[in-house]
Amino acid sequence: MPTRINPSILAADFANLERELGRIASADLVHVDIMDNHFVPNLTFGPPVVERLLQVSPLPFDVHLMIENPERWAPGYAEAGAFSVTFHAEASPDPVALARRLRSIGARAGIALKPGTDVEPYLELLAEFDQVLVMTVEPGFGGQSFMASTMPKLSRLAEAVRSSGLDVWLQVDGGITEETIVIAAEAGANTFVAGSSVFNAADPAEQIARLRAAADEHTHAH
Ligand SMILES: O=C(CO)[C@@H](O)[C@H](O)COP(=O)(O)O
Ligand SMILES: [Co+2]
Repeated sequence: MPTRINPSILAADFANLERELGRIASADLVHVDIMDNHFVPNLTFGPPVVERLLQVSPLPFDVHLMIENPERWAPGYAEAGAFSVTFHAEASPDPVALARRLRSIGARAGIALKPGTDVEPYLELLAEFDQVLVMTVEPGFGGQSFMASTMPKLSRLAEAVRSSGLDVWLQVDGGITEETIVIAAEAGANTFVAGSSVFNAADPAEQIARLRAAADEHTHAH
């Protein structure tokens, strides 16, 4: 079962982002957290910065929209060349329509669930999404602790993906370290976002390799 390690640049040195992107070139995707200070109590960056970083990045972008009104903004990230665009279920009035629009532009469509959001309503919609992001922290900030309470939701999702036969990537995001990645992989995740544990490491490439080894050892084939 292929696994993916997607470092989040939220934890990177914003004064040297091109250099920071080079330090994580051995990862799979760059996770880019977009925050609007409405959906979450934090503000990061928007389309102009993402478009310019895409031009210098060694890896494709996995854009995570923690914003209100994703219908207004998500297509622009896809048009700018993002590999995947994930929006929050809690912010969209019609997630299926938005996912179809993202796919029509050529991006992978992802849906994200906050820790308190029930997964059941989305299980019958799995064919509409290329990836499901289970937040393992409350969205808005890096450096938080992994919420093991979200694992039953992830296991339920993994069971539904297995029985559907669909190739939906199961992503976890928040507090992923060498220890917590094992818990998430055992619960069914195959795509892992890691910000602090990568960019706070002395050698991010070594840390990416350690995370990948742990994920590969504990990830189950769906
Ligand atoms: O979306 C978010 C936070 O809202 C995440 O992508 C964080 O950026 C992950 O950072 P760490 O918890 O790994 O430090
Ligand atoms: Co994120």
